[in-house]
Amino acid sequence: MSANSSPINADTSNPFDDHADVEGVEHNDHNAGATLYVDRNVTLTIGSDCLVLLDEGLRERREVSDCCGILRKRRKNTHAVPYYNVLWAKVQDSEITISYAHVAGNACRVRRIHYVILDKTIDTFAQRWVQRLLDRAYPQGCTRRKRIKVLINPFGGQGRAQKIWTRDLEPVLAAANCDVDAEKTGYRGHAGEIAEKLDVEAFDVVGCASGDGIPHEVFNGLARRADAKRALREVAVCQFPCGSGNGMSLNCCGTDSPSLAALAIVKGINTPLDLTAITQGDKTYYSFLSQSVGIIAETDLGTESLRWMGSFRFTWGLLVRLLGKTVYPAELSVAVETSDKSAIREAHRKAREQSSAAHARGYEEAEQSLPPLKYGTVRDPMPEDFKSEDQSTLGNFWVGNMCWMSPDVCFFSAALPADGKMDMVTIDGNTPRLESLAMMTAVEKGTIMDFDCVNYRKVSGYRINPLPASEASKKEWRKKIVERLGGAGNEKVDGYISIDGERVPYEAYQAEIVPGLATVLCKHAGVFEFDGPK
Ligand SMILES: Nc1ncnc2c1ncn2[C@@H]1O[C@H](COP(=O)(O)OP(=O)(O)OP(=O)(O)O)[C@@H](O)[C@H]1O
Repeated sequence: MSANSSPINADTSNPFDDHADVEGVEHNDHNAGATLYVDRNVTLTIGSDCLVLLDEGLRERREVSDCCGILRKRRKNTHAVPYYNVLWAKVQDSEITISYAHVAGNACRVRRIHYVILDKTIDTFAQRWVQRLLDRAYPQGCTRRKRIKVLINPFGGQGRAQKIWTRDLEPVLAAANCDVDAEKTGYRGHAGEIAEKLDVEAFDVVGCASGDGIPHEVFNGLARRADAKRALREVAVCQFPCGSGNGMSLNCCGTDSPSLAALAIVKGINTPLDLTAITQGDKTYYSFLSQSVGIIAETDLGTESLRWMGSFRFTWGLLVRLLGKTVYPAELSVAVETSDKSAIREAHRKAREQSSAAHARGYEEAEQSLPPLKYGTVRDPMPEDFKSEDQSTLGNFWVGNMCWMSPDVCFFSAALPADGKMDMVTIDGNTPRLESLAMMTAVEKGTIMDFDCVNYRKVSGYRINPLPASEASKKEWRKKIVERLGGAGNEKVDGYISIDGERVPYEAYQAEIVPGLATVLCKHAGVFEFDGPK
């Protein structure tokens, strides 16, 4: 599909799929009522997979623009618009206007087709034709004219979120006739408060013009409500990518281009999403993206002094720690569902095959509050299902609910929106350096699972108790070098834990999956925008 700007592959079962096949006109000319005769020289046809405009004037207008007539050649008098790109259509006072997204490279811009219908007697037919076009542009499961509460983080994307909203996002939503109520977040935690008080009857979607921090707050704000279960089910959360990672948009929309993401959101299909409930001390958080302890968290949150490197600071920070064979020992207990990589690959393949099946779900009025946690909290005795493991040389501990963590990191290749499981990756800190380097390149392609040293499992819950860094490292000199080169600031810290990119205290926590608790808008119902493990 042309709208897909990333290396992510599209599903051929997509009802919008564009083959930009003008041949379809021939076929559909026989299809009664598919063609609207605007005037003697202009027709609009609902083709097999795209809207086709045939206008003799197009040829003339295009020929005039040729280079002084020297390079004159026969120009097309047709123009095909994939249904996925059709944003809106209306007939008013015998004038027809169709708005669509014109995709060029890694962005799209709104364009309009506008004609006066000469024959005034076909008004009723024209109205029906427009409805028919809209049915193709918004197939079953895709809500038209979404009512969207937009939250703009003015500091998101290094302060560019407001500009991105005005230039790239708002025009697409306006052209699609969405009902938008935009608000800037005023302080840390504000997005969560807005979600907590949101009138869930008034909105279909909360759209976050931000990085992944605002969606995290919104899920948690919705989860704090008395009617949390209902709110999380009825209101879809999405991201208009304005940050640096933009994991949510990459996974659900298949792009981190703001305008293409806006198009994907306009056309997005409500899809249930598993959330991970995390208890730490007396707090409960809900995680939608990932949890990391040790190397990834430290590289993300503990490399402040390398900010001048831009996004390269993550690569550099990781490299230094991998070469230093840094270990992050922890006490880990896990409820493993599957540890067989072949079975994980096969289950993922099957889930993708069935992805086009309806993902709508019923909502029972009585279900208002969140379900009790199956495994209790971190303060309870260890659940029976949790089996403890020796992780004294743990190098990488990363658990994810989505495939992409950032544009060049596809870590959890077998993640599915609602399989009721988390994807847990553990890698020993003593992995040979060359293998670690090879893994760094594999991360981009989503093939890290193929390494024998990568323990990739589907789990339903775990408890992790990170051990203090001083106890962890016997080789103090090596640790000091890694800290200096790796960008550690002057602040004395025990270690880092990251939940969806947000720092939480470096102490034990317990996590369990809550199946299908939240709702997101996906380009393809039931799957993320990654083909899955080979
Ligand atoms: N007005 C504000 N002032 C200060 N902090 C804010 C404000 N609005 C939101 N925040 C906080 O900014 C944090 C980061 O937000 P977000 O992830 O959206 O942006 P980002 O840092 O640009 O993204 P990325 O991490 O992908 O670069 C969130 O934790 C949020 O609470």
